[in-house]
Amino acid sequence: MSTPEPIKWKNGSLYLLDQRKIPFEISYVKCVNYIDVAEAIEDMIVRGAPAIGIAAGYGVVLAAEGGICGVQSAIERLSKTRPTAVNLFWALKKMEEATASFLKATDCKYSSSESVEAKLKDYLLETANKIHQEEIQIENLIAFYGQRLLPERCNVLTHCNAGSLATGAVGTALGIIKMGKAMGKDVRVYCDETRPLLQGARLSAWELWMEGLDVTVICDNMAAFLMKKGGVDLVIVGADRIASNGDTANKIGTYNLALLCRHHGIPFYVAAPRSTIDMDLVDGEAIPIEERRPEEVRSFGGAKIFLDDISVWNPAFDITPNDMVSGIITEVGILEKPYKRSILEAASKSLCLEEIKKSEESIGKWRKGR
Ligand SMILES: CSC[C@@H](O)[C@@H](O)C(=O)COP(=O)(O)O
Repeated sequence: MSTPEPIKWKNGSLYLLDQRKIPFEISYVKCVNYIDVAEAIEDMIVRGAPAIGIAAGYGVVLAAEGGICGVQSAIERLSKTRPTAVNLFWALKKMEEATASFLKATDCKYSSSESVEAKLKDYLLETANKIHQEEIQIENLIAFYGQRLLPERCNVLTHCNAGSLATGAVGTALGIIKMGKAMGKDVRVYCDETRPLLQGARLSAWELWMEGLDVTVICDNMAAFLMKKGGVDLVIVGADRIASNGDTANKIGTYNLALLCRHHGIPFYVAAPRSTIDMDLVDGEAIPIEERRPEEVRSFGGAKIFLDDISVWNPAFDITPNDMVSGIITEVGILEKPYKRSILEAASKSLCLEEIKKSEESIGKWRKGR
């Protein structure tokens, strides 16, 4: 069985897999305008750094019917949905640049004729499709390079969901694990349940189970004991934003795992595309951390667990300092310390055609084996 696609563009509308309902219901929400897309991002119908960026790109396409003003309003609204994942802003910048180059090429800045709007929509759709398609290639490469760090026989712990559901492709952290299995490695995966929204238990465990991996769910507070008992060889997580020095924002609880890894001498890896790296930030201190509604902590799987009168703190992400990260797996290879230098070098590298071919062959194997 394979994981359903989280993002589909069909007949001029965007369909988003409703990730709030997984694993008990597989249904899609139809978005016909950018406001629908913005609300879907805020409500976590679509989530995960790359997927948010891809969905936002299509959101801008939906706004093209309103001409340049429509596009501008969409970019403004979509950029206010979730603050931490930089892929959102990266994708919106691509859409803004595409709009500018369309205007330059057609020289029709102030025109609002229907035919211009239709052409703009086609042009923006091409850009959004390209963002989506490139993500597939990039993640195949991340999965491929990640094999160097994945032993033939290992127990991996992961947090939140950095899989197909979060990216629209094979996944970053989970892509490495899936490709490892396809290559015949004996991989066992532990998924932290990932409170408060349980992306690990609901999404990662389901995704890996659907794809035939040996997966076990643990509560977030069990990781230390599991490590103590020798049950974890390495940790691999995704990222929502990486500062130019390698400090990494990811789902709340990731920093706990990094601390536990340091104590137990376990490698802690981050897997992410370069679009997750924010070259404008010197360090993680400047990464904006989203704070979400208290109700998410007050309930568990929809059932209330404590009184409304008791206050709640609900940061959605935390920051792991760069010195705790054993390596950053990207589409241009594994970045090592000092990250300031390796990140800067990675920024100007091109994708290696030979490796693209090899990674696609391995992913093909994985697909056949499912
Ligand atoms: C490849 S996805 C990487 C991250 O986006 C993922 O680990 C994560 O933290 C997602 O958080 P979410 O709040 O579910 O959007």
